[in-house]
Amino acid sequence: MTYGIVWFKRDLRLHDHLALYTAVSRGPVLCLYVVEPSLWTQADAANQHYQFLLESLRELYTALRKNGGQLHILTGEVTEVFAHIFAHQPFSAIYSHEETGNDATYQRDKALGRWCRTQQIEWHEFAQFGVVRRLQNRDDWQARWNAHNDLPCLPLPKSSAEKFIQLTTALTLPRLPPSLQELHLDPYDPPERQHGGRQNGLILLDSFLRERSYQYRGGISSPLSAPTACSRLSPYLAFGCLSLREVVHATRQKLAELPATADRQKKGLDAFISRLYWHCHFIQKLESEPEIEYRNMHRGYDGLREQEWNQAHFDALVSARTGWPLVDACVTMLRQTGWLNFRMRAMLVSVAAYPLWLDWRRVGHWLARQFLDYEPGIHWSQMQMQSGTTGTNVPRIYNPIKQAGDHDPHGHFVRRWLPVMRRVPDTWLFEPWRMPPEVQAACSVKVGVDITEPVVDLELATRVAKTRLFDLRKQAHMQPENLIILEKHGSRRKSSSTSRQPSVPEKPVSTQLELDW
Ligand SMILES: Cc1cc2nc3c(=O)[nH]c(=O)nc-3n(C[C@H](O)[C@H](O)[C@H](O)COP(=O)(O)OP(=O)(O)OC[C@H]3O[C@@H](n4cnc5c(N)ncnc54)[C@H](O)[C@@H]3O)c2cc1C
Repeated sequence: MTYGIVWFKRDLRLHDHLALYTAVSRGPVLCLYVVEPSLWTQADAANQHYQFLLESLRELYTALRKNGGQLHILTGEVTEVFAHIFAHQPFSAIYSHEETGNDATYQRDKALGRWCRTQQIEWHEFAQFGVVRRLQNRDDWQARWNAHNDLPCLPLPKSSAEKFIQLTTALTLPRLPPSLQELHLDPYDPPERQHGGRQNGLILLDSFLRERSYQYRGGISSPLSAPTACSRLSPYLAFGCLSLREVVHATRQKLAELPATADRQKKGLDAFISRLYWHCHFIQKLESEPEIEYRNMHRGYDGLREQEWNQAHFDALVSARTGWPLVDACVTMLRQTGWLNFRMRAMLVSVAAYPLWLDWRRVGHWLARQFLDYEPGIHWSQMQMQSGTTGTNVPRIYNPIKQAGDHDPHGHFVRRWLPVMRRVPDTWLFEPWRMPPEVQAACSVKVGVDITEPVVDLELATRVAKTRLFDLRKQAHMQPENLIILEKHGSRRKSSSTSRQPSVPEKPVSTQLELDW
């Protein structure tokens, strides 16, 4: 008997799963997830990702059981696992979703492709986002994004139960997920992180569409309101517990149901759909140019920061001891929850890249481990954009003292995450290191002991960084590559986020994308 293997990757659901749907409609199917030890030793991997994965796999396992199937979880390097199965229980095809992952998954996919060709096994890959493989140019990209998301969501075919088959018992590979120790993972797991599984994702989607989207417009920039105003769907999209398309559909349906008077919520949902569009827009950059994970998008910036790594600055940042309360509070919250809103992420990277003058690669690996929703395509594109190495976007430099005044004027956020700040009087909230000795004595907070002094002089260090970046930026030899990058990666977005009309190709957009208010 010949059969196909559905290889689950970052698509941990049964609903709207084109690979599963196609495989089941063609014949017998074996469902497989492979825990790949080499991926868990990468610099971007963290235990919180592994725990979220296991939680999602458990739910997927149960869901498949209810539908008459079984999820087989094996451990090993993918090509070896497939070869091992093939030797004991030959199959004719693999079905999976396309993955725009890190370099390790890219190389692994290439190796598997070679193996499939030598064994004459067909490997069918399907798009799960509005990301286009082998994209020739960006001009009709928006129309393709719309086309992907306009398709109906696919249920599991009715006759699936008879199609699922089991793995032969002759196979000797371990069938339980490995322990943290076996994967050599640091055991730290943020105590307040979100938990995996489709049900948790659906609950969040429902509460967002029903109530929380009302706060989306105006609520997503402040770290105080953002945890409830934002959808919080990012890890469920990153691990594929929800399909992007089902989120787009549910949002469009909600928009259609809302009365004209619900203007604020409608605007919020429109803005939310824009973010779902940006989700794929950013992933497309890594899909089209995988090297941006490890080298500057604009090669003219090579050598700008690489040779000047300052370990003391990096240590201050990761240990929440930069001295700027909003920065340290964000790092503390991130460590506790695995999540931060867009503006605070952008601010952290900006502080790292400008006043602390740190190269984006090591900062990016650290943040990839901190973000539960780590999605390589969004992450590395954003890391480069916020560090000023794309060449095309006008660099945006966030001042953490101004950001604190704008988004946490009463200090509720910094006092929540930095308990020592509860004793600091309001007057000194933004620059506590300037407290005169008598104020320090009165509130029992000693600068240099209880509160760190800023790791650098913010104004001076930012000015120096700006000069270095802009001096390079304006040099004539930098311009030709800017145009090439713009042509390759620039958005041609024109119409409203909810429009289903194919877009008219436009000139690429060169300014920093406004993703926040
Ligand atoms: C340096 C940096 C690194 C980032 N790394 C990641 C990452 O690894 N994974 C990730 O999902 N997002 C990343 N983002 C984008 C953004 O911060 C998060 O998507 C967002 O905070 C997730 O919360 P949410 O789901 O509640 O967002 P919502 O505001 O509810 O947005 C809904 C969805 O839209 C997408 N989205 C939102 N904002 C953006 C954006 N600016 N660019 C692209 N897609 C977006 C996400 O899939 C998100 O889940 C990064 C941003 C920066 C500045």
